[in-house]
Amino acid sequence: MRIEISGLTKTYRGGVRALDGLDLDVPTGMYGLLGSNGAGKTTLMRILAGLLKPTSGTVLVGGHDVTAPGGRLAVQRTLGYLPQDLGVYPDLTARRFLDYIALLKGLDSRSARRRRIGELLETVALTEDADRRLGGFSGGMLRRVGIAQALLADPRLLIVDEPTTGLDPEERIRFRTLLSRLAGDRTVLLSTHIVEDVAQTCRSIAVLAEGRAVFRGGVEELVSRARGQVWTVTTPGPAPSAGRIVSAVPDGAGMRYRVVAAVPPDPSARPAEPSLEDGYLALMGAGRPAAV
Ligand SMILES: Nc1ncnc2c1ncn2[C@@H]1O[C@H](COP(=O)(O)OP(=O)(O)OP(=O)(O)O)[C@@H](O)[C@H]1O
Repeated sequence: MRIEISGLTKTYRGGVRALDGLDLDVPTGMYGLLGSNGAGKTTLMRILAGLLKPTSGTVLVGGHDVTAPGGRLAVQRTLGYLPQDLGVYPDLTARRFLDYIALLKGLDSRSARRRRIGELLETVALTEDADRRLGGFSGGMLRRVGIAQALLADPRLLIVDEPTTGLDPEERIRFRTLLSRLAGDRTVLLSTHIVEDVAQTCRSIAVLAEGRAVFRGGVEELVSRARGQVWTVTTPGPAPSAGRIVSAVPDGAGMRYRVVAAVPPDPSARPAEPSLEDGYLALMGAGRPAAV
């Protein structure tokens, strides 16, 4: 399911312009939306989910205009949304919670609900914990319950906002593998500020900054932005002062720094292979990147 966004602007009461003429085309499959805090990602997700009205611009999801009442209903029927802060009832079990949400979504048949919830618990690997209270669930398990509720109506479009924040490494990997699997036959829009999650799951991405797209394209294309600009410097002395330090690891009597800089940050600097994080830093480090 394709998403076509053009000239999208959202100005909140009080004057904050969270989206500033955003143009974006999202194809089927897994698509990453990267951006620092406050870039406008959540605002975009909420507009796509029909929860927030844009100030201007158009948003078509599968050809339906989410800003028109009829279009919004059509999109909401084909969309699953996992917000950053999904509230759950701690006293309900996972199964009861999903049953409650399914009822709210209009799945009236008890047997159909039971079957669907059983399938989803299997999908998110929570069958064994289905009858435990949510209050005792870990962050990763709650996120998986969140995905299960978003999938209840078998949506063609799944929107997930910062889903791995606060998860331990094992849960993060498990969660993003689940998302990749779900993207096999639907569009999954993954919004995050964790570059590694995008690097491991998406082929296409957009980078938002101050409400505008400053990059749209393939992951490899963003990686290549940093080619020739990534260096390692091993020194017992002070840290290199030029460029942006990506990491600092103790090495022998000194430190080994990884630096993104347009020119060698030190005479001893050695070139290194760029990663997506380097590409992101090279993009964001180039002053105020221009909208694309
Ligand atoms: N309800 C609101 N009223 C006023 N300003 C808001 C509101 N919601 C968000 N903003 C502002 O809009 C801008 C974009 O916020 P948004 O939450 O969309 O960014 P984000 O990229 O999702 O950031 P984060 O990663 O921190 O969630 C920020 O400056 C934020 O403070």
